[in-house]
Amino acid sequence: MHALEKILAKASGRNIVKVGEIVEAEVDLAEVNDLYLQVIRSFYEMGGKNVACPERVAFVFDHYSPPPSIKAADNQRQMREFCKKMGIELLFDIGEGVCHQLLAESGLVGPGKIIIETDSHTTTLGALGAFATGVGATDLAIILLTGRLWFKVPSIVNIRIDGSMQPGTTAKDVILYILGRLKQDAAIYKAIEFTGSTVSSMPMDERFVLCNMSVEMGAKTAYIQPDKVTFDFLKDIGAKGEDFEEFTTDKDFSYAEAYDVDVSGLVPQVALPGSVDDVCCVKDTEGIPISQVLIGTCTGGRLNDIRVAAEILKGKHVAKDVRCLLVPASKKIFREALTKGYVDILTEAGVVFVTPGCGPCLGAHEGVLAPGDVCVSTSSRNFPGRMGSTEASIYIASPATAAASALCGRLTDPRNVM
Ligand SMILES: CC(C)[C@H](C(=O)O)[C@@H](O)C(=O)O
Ligand code: SF4
Repeated sequence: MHALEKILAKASGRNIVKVGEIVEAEVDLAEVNDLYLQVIRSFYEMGGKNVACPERVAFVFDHYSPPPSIKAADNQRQMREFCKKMGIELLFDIGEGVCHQLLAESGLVGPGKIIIETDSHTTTLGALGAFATGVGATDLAIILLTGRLWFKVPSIVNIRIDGSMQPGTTAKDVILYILGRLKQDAAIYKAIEFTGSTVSSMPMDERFVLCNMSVEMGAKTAYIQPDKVTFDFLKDIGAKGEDFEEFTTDKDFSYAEAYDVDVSGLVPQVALPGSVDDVCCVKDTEGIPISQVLIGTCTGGRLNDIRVAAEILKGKHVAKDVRCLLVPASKKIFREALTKGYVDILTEAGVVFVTPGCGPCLGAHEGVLAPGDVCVSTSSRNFPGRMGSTEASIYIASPATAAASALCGRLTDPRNVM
């Protein structure tokens, strides 16, 4: 069996599970974001009186944070009331950050846990050795009622990544390259495990990026086997190690599919407007003028990303007629960036900081795009209308490419400014 199958087996009280089977398993942590008031409605529609395990439930206000409309504000008001009534103490109110980053920082997510959120990018948390996936309102309401959920055991794809990365090339370039090769329908309802020497040498901030964008290939979940990097991360955030159980994959386990990726020759990549799997080298798009840059989101708003941007923009200034927004993935990250001086460097360079959270990532507020805007974004999606006008173009790239492009006012390979 694979480690992920062992996690499902243990949580469903079985010795073995098979691909395609439906099992019912205990959920260790369920999260609801501020777009999902429907979870509460469904809970009551299904006869809910009390939440089964309130200590295993979190609410996060991140998509509309602070609320840009009366409706969004009222949704959050109703969610606060529900949490109070049900004894749910894990309420991350406005300004705390994006759900996936907050749960990663909470110390509640780690090896062997089953983590469910009302968000497709929950796959991010597979980087910590958990079985983590996103669901809709009805399934999340079932967890509130019972503490459990049904799962169809996914087949498992192995993407093995080897080779040392060239300067200016990051995990975002790796996952974009993979997406460009395998395409958006490569892993529908499958689990992706990332292995290989490149992954083992990646810091946790980079591993989150690989797992985060697995869902752009349709993945049900993503996974990286826990190792020293994982346990050092958990120790640094004060997680109690005894809460976790590391499962390992049997030596004779055979993957449904396996791909080998050699990144030693990889150069910075970019997804062209309209589809996140229409990928090419940044150097082939150089010179395209831009009007906005977004550095942030649950894909590219961590301390490592802000550090890279600060290194590129230090002592320089964002190009004329370009707006560069920085949305930290959490308040903790923002405060660390403050302490390290990155905020000072970047504000001096003309970067506009936005409340930790989702910001303009899904076109809600805090920097939505006008018709004709051309934006380089470190986020994960660029379909028409994603960040505002359907007549705006969004290039998906790494924080290094985004900062280099903000500096030059056009799509720029970061190696040219490093
Ligand atoms: C929550 C939901 C509206 C959506 C998701 O599930 O991913 C959002 O976070 C996104 O990035 O499009
Ligand atoms: S930052 Fe963007 S991709 Fe991540 S959860 Fe928020 S809206 Fe979704």
